[in-house]
Amino acid sequence: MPAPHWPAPTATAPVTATVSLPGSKSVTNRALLLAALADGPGTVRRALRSRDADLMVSALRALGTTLVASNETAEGVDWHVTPGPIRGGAGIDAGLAGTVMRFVPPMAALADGPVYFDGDPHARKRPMGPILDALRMLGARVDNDALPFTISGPLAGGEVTLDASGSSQFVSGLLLTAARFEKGVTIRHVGPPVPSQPHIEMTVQMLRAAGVTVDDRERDVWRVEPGPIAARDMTVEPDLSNAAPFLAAALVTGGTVTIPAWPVSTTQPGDALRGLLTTMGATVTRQTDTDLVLTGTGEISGIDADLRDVGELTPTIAALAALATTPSRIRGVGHLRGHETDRLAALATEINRLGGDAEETDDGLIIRPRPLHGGTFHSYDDHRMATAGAVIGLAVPGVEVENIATTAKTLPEFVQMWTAMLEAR
Ligand SMILES: O=C(O)C1=C[C@@H](OP(=O)(O)O)[C@@H](O)[C@H](O)C1
Ligand SMILES: C=C(OP(=O)(O)O)C(=O)O
Repeated sequence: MPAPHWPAPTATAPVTATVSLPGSKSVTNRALLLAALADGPGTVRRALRSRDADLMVSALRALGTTLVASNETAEGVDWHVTPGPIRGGAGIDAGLAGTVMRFVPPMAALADGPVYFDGDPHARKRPMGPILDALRMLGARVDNDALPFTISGPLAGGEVTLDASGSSQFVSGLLLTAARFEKGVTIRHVGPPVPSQPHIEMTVQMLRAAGVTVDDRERDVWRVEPGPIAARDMTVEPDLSNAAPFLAAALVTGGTVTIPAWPVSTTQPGDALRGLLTTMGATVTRQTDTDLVLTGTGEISGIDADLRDVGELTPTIAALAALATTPSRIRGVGHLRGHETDRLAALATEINRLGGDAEETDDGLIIRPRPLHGGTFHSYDDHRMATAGAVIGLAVPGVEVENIATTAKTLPEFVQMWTAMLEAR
């Protein structure tokens, strides 16, 4: 039986809360994979514990890596990672995790036998063609163009051209393992712009921190030299994309939300929230070196923004736009149709179901002010749709979010954290 819908709480007063966020999904899953490929045992501290992170842990174990947890708290876990020879014969469940379905196959192509990948029903629809073709060009055998597929080596590496306009993860996935390819890799992107550039910078920075030589001087070309990936002891930053709904709550209710340990410098796209939410009417300050404090007035301005680089912030920005007093236009995010669901269709449908005025464009959304009413907000197994429903529910009585449990993809404690935020004074 499906779980009952979650009655999204309506805020009865401005929120005043400090919200500590667990580790970044993107940093956690890169760090775990790099630790599994490293030249000795390493530690990933304050790693996220969530469905996507657990799927990465299981995938790496299936390929022969030893991962032992310690210090588990609400804010994360320390993983002690001991690499092993990469073992074939495994079956890997990617769930709905882009970071598992795009980052693990290049490592699997180095295994001593074939590796089978599958995932959730919708995962079979997420774009995989460009990275699987690239792996074929580099020497691997792959028997399908999407999940499910079996991949086997040997994979020597070399030069490859691909169209990564559908997902930056095609580039990141190849880059993360490339130092272990005999010839390294040169990747050349040809096509419309690659989205989510900060996520590629995150990959490059983390590789360099592990001693890998990466040349990214030429636009849309990346070269990774073959060589060891150094074992490290590193700490994962808080997930700034998951800060989005909580910061949005300050804007919607005219309250103040503080996020501790906001990095002073970061490649996480969530850092763009500072500018985006300021445009929508917030005041953002840093109280100490690390605390980010966002205050709203309760009145939200519409926004005209190209979110290509920070696409995963779109559901929160769209939810705010649906509550704004002036129209919004979100551009540059056609690739969101290949995310956990077609996010442009899902956002337009769900905002309109509550009486709103949202229109899909080729590469984004137009959202005009119109009073909303209660109703069901469907999540389409998409964690960020579910939290977008929660944001709208703060201002609109009677919003019920279907499958709030899907927030476990990156933030299993979402409901408790949301409730605590609303109860804090
Ligand atoms: O590399 C990563 O960790 C991610 C890259 C982005 O993917 P796309 O480039 O497919 O949008 C982002 O949306 C996703 O949530 C995480
Ligand atoms: C697009 C997202 O996830 P994934 O890593 O599965 O692509 C997301 O978290 O917004």
